[in-house]
Amino acid sequence: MALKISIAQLNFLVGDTAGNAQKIVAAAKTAYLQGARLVLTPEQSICGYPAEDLLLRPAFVAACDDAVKQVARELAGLKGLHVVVGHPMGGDIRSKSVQVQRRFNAASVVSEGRVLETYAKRELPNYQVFDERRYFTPGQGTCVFQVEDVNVGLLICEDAWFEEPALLAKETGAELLAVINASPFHIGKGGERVARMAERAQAVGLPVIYAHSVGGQDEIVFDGASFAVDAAGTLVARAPAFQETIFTLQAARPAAPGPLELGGPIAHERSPEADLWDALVMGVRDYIGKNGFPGVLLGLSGGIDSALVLAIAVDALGRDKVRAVMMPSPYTADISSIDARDMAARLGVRYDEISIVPEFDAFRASLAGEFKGLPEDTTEENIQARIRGVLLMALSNKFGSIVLTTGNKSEMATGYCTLYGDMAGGFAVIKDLLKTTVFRLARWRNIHDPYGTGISPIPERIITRPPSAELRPDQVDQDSLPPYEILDAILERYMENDQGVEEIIAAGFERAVVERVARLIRINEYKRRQAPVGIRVTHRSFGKDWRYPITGKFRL
Ligand SMILES: Nc1ncnc2c1ncn2[C@@H]1O[C@H](COP(=O)(O)OP(=O)(O)OC[C@H]2O[C@@H]([n+]3cccc(C(=O)O)c3)[C@H](O)[C@@H]2O)[C@@H](O)[C@H]1O
Ligand SMILES: Nc1ncnc2c1ncn2[C@@H]1O[C@H](COP(=O)(O)OP(=O)(O)OP(=O)(O)O)[C@@H](O)[C@H]1O
Ligand SMILES: NC(=O)CC[C@H](N)C(=O)O
Repeated sequence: MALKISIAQLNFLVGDTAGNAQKIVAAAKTAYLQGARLVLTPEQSICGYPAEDLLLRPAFVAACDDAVKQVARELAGLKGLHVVVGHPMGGDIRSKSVQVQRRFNAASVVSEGRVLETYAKRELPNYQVFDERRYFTPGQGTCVFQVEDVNVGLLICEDAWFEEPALLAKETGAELLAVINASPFHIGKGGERVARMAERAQAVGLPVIYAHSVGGQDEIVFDGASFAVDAAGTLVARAPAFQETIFTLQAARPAAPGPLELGGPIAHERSPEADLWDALVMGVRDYIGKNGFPGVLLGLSGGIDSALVLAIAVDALGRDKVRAVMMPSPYTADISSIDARDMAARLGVRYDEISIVPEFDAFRASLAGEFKGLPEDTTEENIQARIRGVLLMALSNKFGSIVLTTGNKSEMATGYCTLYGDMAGGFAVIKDLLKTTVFRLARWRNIHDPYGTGISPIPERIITRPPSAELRPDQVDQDSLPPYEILDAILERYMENDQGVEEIIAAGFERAVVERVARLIRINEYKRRQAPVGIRVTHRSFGKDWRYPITGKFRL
C-alpha cells in the first residue's frame, strides 16, 4: 500500500497567524479527503517567511504558538492524518542576571489533536537575504516520525543543503526525507534546488520531498515548484510554479528490498524568461493585494522601462487597476507620446496626458535669480523628473493607488535616476533587471502571452529606439553611460559576482570604463538607500543582499 503525501504549496501572509492556520486546516482537510495521510506545509507556514523583527516580539511568537495549537485542534477528528506545520518557537533562558530570549525555527508534526514532535532547524542561513542568526538559535538532534508504516525524517530548508542533518535522520531510521522550505526565487534557483536535493538523496540513499511555498513578500518572491527526487537523485515529481496547489505524491515500498519509491505528476520545464515574468507579476500582485491598495499608476514615457512595468502591472492586476500618465516636457519627442498612447490603447488602461511645461517654466522663473549666468545642467533635468514625481504622488494621495517606479538595475547601480524624481514612488518593479534584461524580457512578452490576454503589449519602436531620458535636447542614455551591453557585463561581474576591478580588466574590459563603473556604483550608494523596495530576481539584488557603507574610503 502506498502512502499518499500532499504538499500544501500555499501563499501565506506574514503575520496573519489565524488566517494562515485556517489555510493549513482547509488544505489538510482537502488532502485528507483525497487520501493523504501526511501533509507538508512550508517553512514558517504559520507566520509567513520572513517575519523579520516581528520574531523578536514575544507576543508574535505566542500568537504563532496559539495558531499551531488551533491547527491541531481543528484537525483532531481526522484519524491517522499527520500535518507538518512550520513556526517559530520561543523559549526564555535565564543566565545570571540577564534574561535571554531564544527562538528556534521549528516545525511540528500534529496529529489527532496533539503535537507529536517538534523539530528545530539546525542550519540557519545568514547570507544573501537571510538573517536567521539574528532571530534563531540552531537546533540539535533529529526528528523521525512514523506515518502508516513509513519513517519520515523531517528537515527544514537549509538543513537539506548540508550533509549532517540528513545523515542523522537516516541513522535514526528515516526512509524518506521531507524538507519544508521557504527558498526565495532568483533566476536559475529551481535548477540549483533540484541539483542540491539530488546530491543529498544520493549521498544518504533516501528519496527527498521538497515542499515549497509560493507568493510575494516585499522584495522576495517564492516560486512554488515543489518536487521530489528518488534515492538515485532522479526527479520523479514536480508541482506547477508560481501557483497555489495541493500537490499529492505516493511513496510506495518496492517488492524487493530497497529505498521507497516516490511518484507523482511532473510539471513541464520552464524557460528563464517565463520564470522571470511570473516572478515579477506575482511580486506586484502580492505587494498590491496583500497591502490592500486599490491599484497602481505610473509615468508612461514612451521608453522601454515604463513600457515593461506597465505590461507587468496589467498582467498582475488587470487593466482596471492600472493607470498611465504621460507628462510631456519641451524635450518629449512626438514619437514618445504616440508610442505611449499606442501602448495604453493596446492594454486598455486609463491614460492621461498632463504637460509639465507650466511647472518647469515656473521653477526656472523662481530660480532665475539664483542661477543667473549659470548654464543649464542636470539641475534642470532633475527638476523635470521631480515635477513628474510630485504629480504622480498627488494622484496617489488623492486616489489611493500607489506609484510604481520604473528604474532598472543598471540605473540603480550607476545613479542614473533622480532622487525625489523618477525614484519617487512605492514599489520598484524592475530594479533588479539589468537594462539588457529589460530589452530581452520586453521582446519575450511581445511573443508570449502567459496570462492569455491576447495582447502583444509593447509597440515595436519602444524596443528598437535608443533609450533616452528626454530631459534635455537630443539626449540619449549613452551620452552619460557606457553602451548597455558593456555596462551590464561589468555590473554582472562586479556587483552580482564580486569580481574586482583588476579581474574585470584582465577579462578584456577597458580600464577607464571599469574604473568609472566601479566609481559610479560606489558613489551612488546613498541613492539606493532611499529607493523603494522592489522585486529580487537575481542572486544579488540591491536589497537585503547588498549592504555597503555609504561613508568610507575602501576602493574595490
Ligand atoms: N553621498 C551622498 N549622500 C547624500 N546625498 C548626496 C550624496 N551625494 C550626493 N548627494 C545629493 O544628491 C544630489 C544628486 O542626486 P540627484 O539630485 O538625484 O541628481 P544627479 O545624480 O546629480 O543627477 C541625476 C542623473 O540621472 C539622470 N536621470 C534622471 C532621471 C531620469 C533618467 C532617465 O534615465 O530617465 C536619468 C539625469 O539625466 C542625471 O544625469 C546632490 O545634489 C546631493 O544633494
Ligand atoms: N514624458 C514622460 N511622461 C511620463 N513619465 C515620464 C516621462 N519621462 C519620464 N517619465 C518617467 O520617468 C521614468 C524614467 O525615465 P527613463 O527615461 O529612465 O525610463 P523610460 O523612458 O521608461 O525608458 P528609457 O530609459 O528606455 O527611455 C520613466 O520610466 C517614466 O516613469
Ligand atoms: N530558508 C532557508 O533556509 C533557505 C536557504 C536555502 N539554501 C535556499 O534555498 O534559499
